[in-house]
Amino acid sequence: MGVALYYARQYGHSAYDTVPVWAVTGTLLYLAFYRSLIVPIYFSELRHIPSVPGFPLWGQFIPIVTEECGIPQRKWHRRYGGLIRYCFPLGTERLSVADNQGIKHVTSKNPYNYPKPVRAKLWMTRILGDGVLLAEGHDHAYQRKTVNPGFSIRAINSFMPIFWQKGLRMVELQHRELIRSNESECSLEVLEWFNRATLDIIGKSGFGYEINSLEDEALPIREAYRLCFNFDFESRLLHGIQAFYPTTQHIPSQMNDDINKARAIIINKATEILIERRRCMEFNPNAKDVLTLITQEDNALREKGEPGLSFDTMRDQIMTFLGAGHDTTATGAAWTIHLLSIHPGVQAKVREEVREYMPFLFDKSFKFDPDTMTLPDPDQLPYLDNVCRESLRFIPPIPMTVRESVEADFVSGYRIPANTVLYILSNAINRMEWFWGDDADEFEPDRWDDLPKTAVPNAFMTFLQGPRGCIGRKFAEVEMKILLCCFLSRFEFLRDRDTPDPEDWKMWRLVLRPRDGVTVKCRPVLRV
Ligand code: HEM
Repeated sequence: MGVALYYARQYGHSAYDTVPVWAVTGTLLYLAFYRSLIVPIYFSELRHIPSVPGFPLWGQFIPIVTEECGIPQRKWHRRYGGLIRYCFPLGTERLSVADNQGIKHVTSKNPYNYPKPVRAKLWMTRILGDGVLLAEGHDHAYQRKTVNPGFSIRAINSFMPIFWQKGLRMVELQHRELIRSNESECSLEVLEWFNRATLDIIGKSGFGYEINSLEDEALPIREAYRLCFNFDFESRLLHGIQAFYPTTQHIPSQMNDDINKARAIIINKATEILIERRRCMEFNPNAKDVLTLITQEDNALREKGEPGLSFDTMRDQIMTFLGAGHDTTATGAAWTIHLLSIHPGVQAKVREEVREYMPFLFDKSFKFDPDTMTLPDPDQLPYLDNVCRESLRFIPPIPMTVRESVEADFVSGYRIPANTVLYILSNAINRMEWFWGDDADEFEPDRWDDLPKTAVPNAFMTFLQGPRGCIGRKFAEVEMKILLCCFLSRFEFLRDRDTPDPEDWKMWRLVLRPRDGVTVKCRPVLRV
């Protein structure tokens, strides 16, 4: 109002001329005071939920955008309990759920009341396509049913030779790098290596397609995913803003250009893969890759009168599996190498277990032939299992997911209205003392031999739970173990202290990745 009067007086306008200024000023005042001060405190239906105190105009926005994804909420949950409310600017309320009852309700009992908010999906769709990850309701249930056979235990067992083949090829190439360096040890940035290996793995086992990114690090498809993870200041800021204002994806900027370029490359590759796979299926309808299994299931469902998946939906599934299926596992494997590099005792113990169960990996003359050999099941190694679970608990590659209620509901004993936005932060839940005990913040693989009774399935949110939980969980677990067996049998490693500590710069963009990767100093393991 003051601004409007000042404007009128200063420029000699009548009160009528100042109407637009009044309107703007009034709206700003409404937003600033009514929405951020009055509503959350006096009128919001969420006001009874334990709330994090903060300055009303911008709430807890600063710690959320400046700290690692999930860390502020981890602290707030410890202080205020299992269901908390906090605010983004202008009184925009958010909930975070970290108690067993609340998580179970949102993820398993009433999951279809909690779809991903449209705003959150807009960014993801550009890179991951509109596949099973982003479908909702009936569409999701149908797609999930169709996709399921591609991830059965039987299917995963049949992919194991591919996991081994790519894992062994990766360490062979890394070893060559070490020899080229002419030193007794060399620095390896493992995140990029794992990304190349997992991209090749999903290409071959997912679609029967050789991507070959281990052989050629500069492939456009790998470059496309690199472009999505640009962490300069402008990209981070714009990425944050896009979560609230998706239309900013049209602003001319480096980040938007990068994402558009990446999207074009990924769509073209997915289309190429689908066309080629369909052509191959005519000659070999019983191939065992995920895409063939999905197509078989889709055909069977069509015969029962179901509508079936269109070409575009199938192409989008490929985009989903390419994206969701390689970066996640690569990031998990890289964080595990980091944790082993700073816990040399754990590293030595797990390597000895690999040596005991798989001595041929330490044999100089060993040559892998995927057509004639079956290699042991990595699930038979209990300590490796503990290490992987603990690493995935300690640093979950996907640190959070977001949901929005469709209808009013009750969560953890509180009524929440429709359109309430809730977060499920694995990076907070996985470290809650009420689940894991007092040493929740320690990396301790042995805990998995003797879990407290409170460590219920919902205490481990790395793969989410319920019908929207990760369909590729078993695939990822086996793949990650095999990649680690290959790496452990070839190299001993310590953190390269000349490079930034990966834990100091964890950046979030779908996955929680170390900004500068994970670099370790490697020495070859003695092979006889
Ligand atoms: C360590 C590796 C992985 C982690 C930590 C992980 C984690 C997750 C999480 C947390 C979700 C739920 C996302 C949400 O709803 O917001 C999810 C969903 C999904 N994941 Fe994974 N994932 C991993 C590997 C994989 C792999 C290897 C594949 C495929 C080959 C895959 C395919 C999917 C798909 C298709 C969904 C959507 C499921 C649905 O909504 O029905 N993931 N994953």
